[in-house]
Parts: sequence; structure tokens; C-alpha cells
Amino acid sequence: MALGGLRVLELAGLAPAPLCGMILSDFGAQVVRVDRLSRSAGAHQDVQARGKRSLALDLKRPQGAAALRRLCGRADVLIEPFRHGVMERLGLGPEVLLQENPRLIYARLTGFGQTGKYAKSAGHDINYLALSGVLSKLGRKNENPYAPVNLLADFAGGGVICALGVVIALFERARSGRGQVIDASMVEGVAYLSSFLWKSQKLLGLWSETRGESLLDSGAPFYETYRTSDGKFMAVGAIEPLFYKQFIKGLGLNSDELPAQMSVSDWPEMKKKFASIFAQKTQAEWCSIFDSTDACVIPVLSLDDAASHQHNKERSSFIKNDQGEMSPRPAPVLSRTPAVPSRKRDPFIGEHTEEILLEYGFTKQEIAKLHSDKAIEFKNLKANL
Ligand SMILES: C[C@H](CCC[C@@H](C)[C@H]1CC[C@H]2[C@@H]3[C@H](O)C[C@@H]4C[C@H](O)CC[C@]4(C)[C@H]3C[C@H](O)[C@]12C)C(=O)SCCNC(=O)CCNC(=O)[C@H](O)C(C)(C)COP(=O)(O)OP(=O)(O)OC[C@H]1O[C@@H](n2cnc3c(N)ncnc32)[C@H](O)[C@@H]1OP(=O)(O)O
Repeated sequence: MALGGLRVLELAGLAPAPLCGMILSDFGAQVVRVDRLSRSAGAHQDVQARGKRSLALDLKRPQGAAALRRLCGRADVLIEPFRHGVMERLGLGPEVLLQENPRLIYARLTGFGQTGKYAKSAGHDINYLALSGVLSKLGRKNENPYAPVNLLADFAGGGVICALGVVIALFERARSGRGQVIDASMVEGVAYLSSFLWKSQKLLGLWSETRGESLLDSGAPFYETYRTSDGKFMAVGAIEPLFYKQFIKGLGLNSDELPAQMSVSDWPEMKKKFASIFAQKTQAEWCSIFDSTDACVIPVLSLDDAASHQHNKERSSFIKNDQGEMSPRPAPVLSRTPAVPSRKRDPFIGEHTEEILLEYGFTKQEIAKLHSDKAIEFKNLKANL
């Protein structure tokens, strides 16, 4: 696989860093999740552990912190998900670790970044989205801004952008032989993803000042979801005139009898009209009308229905592990060296402590000493972070 042989240490954290580690693992990296010992507080389950192994290490004990320093000496990448200052307090800041291993890529995945007014503040996806400016654009007219699950800041602007940063730094390291520090702020990650929004605001005049009145933010009747007679929904994205024409035809309407597509003042009325038509047929009936057209109308599927939809099945877009759990397969698909995601169950905390330490050059005696010092754990408990 593309990242075969790459050694990654992922310090256990909430949602974004586990995704970053999982992406690297899916594409072949050997990812070790460094867990807190199972007796420690603040436990919650890691559901993005595909292909990872678990090493339970108490970083608050000097012997545990020293062990991580040694591990970093042989690793390619460290993913660190704590707010600024935590690693420095543990004596594990980038100056220390990069001095010991100048090839190390030290990825710091935080909400607010390593500097600035909020660098040491707690926060979650919705807060980062707010500070990026993007949240102000999300939501319907006359309603409060709305954060769509924690997909945008945590996963897109956080986990994915951080993984991209790691891959860029690895590419550069192949030339320079040197590692570096990645300051991956989710505020900036999600702001970066919104570059189109920034540019199109001025250059294309796409956005009204008010949320929910524009082409792509639920203002337009041809870029909207509509409820069907069986309580399901259809998603319409018929932007270009050619596709809009097919959409109107599928609804059984005549474009000559309708206002122009881009007549913004008519949009609210058009929406009502389309809504009343969609409400007359089931989702399946609308699919049979639109499926073989370019009207850009697709059923809104539940996760289960998405996994069993013909198109997704034809592409094997969702996979099953050996416990029978479904999940999305890694994307994108590389032609020669595609990801080969693990089918094994997620690791228990400390399940691989000994084998990992041996692999990284610790002797059996050193491991026994770490254990008697209570700096590591071997127990096979349910995977908690
Ligand atoms: C919206 C999302 C978050 C979604 C997460 C939810 C899915 C889960 C959150 C709560 C879970 C529930 C809860 O746990 C209760 C139940 C538990 C049960 O087991 C399961 C059901 C639960 C209901 C459970 C269900 C779900 O799992 C939850 C609902 C996000 O936005 S995620 C993005 C968050 N932001 C970031 O990641 C940015 C960077 N990080 C931070 O800003 C902070 O880490 C953060 C997130 C604000 C947390 O702050 P905190 O004070 O807790 O941590 P830090 O300041 O970073 O310091 C970490 C300290 O821990 C020490 N430490 C770390 N590793 C070790 C180790 N191996 N050994 C020893 N000690 C360790 C470290 O030294 C720090 O200690 P100090 O503070 O003393 O320096």
C-alpha cells in the first residue's frame, strides 16, 4: 500500500485525530494508538480505530513520558490532539522530540491552533466552525445558524486536512531528510475549505448577505430537498439550464408556464409549487422518474439505505468487517496501490503494548520494569480513550 512501512504514533483523542490516524492506517501506515491506562478518567469509545494497534501508556509518569520519547525516536509521524501546552508540560514538546529525531513529523491537531487568543481554550466542532466564519452561512432563512453534525470542522477541516499535512510533509522529507511541525487548526482547516465561498461572494455574486436566500444555501427551489408522500426526501441540484429543463419535465411541468429559473423574487413561490408536486409520489416513484435522466435528482438515503443502494453496491463503497459492522471504504481509490482496510475488530486498550514496545526496541526487562512502575498496561479491556 502507498504508506506501507510508515510508523505513526497517534495519541488518543476525540474525533478528529482518530480519523487522521485511520486514514493513514487505511493507506498502509502502521498506526499505534497511544491510550491512557484504562483506569484513568474521561473514557469514551474510539470508533475510528480501523487497522490500529493499542499501546497503553501513562504519560503523566516520567517513565511513561520517557517511553514515548523513545518511541518517537523511531517513528515517522506523531499525531498530537491536545490543546496547546499539554505536550510541553509533559516534556514532550516539538523542540525536544525533533531534536532527538530530526526526521519526525510532529502533527498538532487542535481547534484553535498553537498561538492566538484561544490557543489554550477548550472547544468543539461547532465553536471552530463559528470562528471560521463558515457557520454564519449554514442554515435556513430566518433560522439560527446550524452546524451539520461535526463533519465540517472536526473531520474535514481537522482530520482530513491534518492527514493531508502529514502526506505533504512526508513528500518534502523525502527531499530534505527533515521532519517538521504541523500546526493544524480546525478553524483554519475549515476556513480553507471555504475558499470558494470567500471568492464567489465577491467575484460571482453568489451569496446574499442573509443566510438561506442564495443559490446553494437552500434559497433556490432547484437546489433543495423535498418531502415525498412516504415521508422520505429527494435532493434536487438542477443548477444548469439544461439540467433544470429535465427537472421541470420530470415534475410534469411546462417551463413556458413558469417564471424564469433565475427569477429570485419567484423562488419562494416556486418552492411551494415543487413541494406540493413532490408530496404526491413516493421516493421510489420519483426515483423511477429521475434515475435515468440528467435532472440531478437523487433520493436522500439513510445510512443503511446508502450501503444497500445499487450504485454504491456496484462500487463496493461500503465494506463489512469480520464483526459484520458496515463502514465506508477508504477514499479515494488508487489504481495501483489502493487502500486495503483492515477487516479486524478494533483493538482493546493495551492489547498490543508488549509487541509494540518490542518492535520499537525495548527489551523484555525494560517492559517488565515499565509495568511494575505502572507506566504501561497490558489488559484487554473494551477500547476506551
Ligand atoms: C463534537 C466533537 C466531540 C465529540 C466527542 C463525543 C463523541 C464524546 C465526547 C464525550 C463522550 C461521552 C463521555 O465521555 C461520557 C460517556 C463515556 C462512555 O464511555 C461512553 C458514552 C459517553 C456518553 C461518551 C460518548 C461519546 O464518546 C462522547 C459524547 C468534537 O468537537 S471533538 C474535537 C475536540 N477538540 C479537539 O480535539 C481540539 C484539541 N483538543 C482540545 O482542545 C482538548 O483536548 C479538548 C478536546 C478541549 C479536551 O480538553 P481536556 O482538558 O480534556 O484535554 P487537554 O487539555 O487536551 O489535555 C489532555 C490531558 O490528558 C492527559 N493525557 C493525555 N493522554 C494521556 C496519557 N496517555 N496518559 C496520561 N495522561 C494523558 C494530558 O497530559 C492532559 O493532562 P493535563 O490537562 O493535566 O495537562
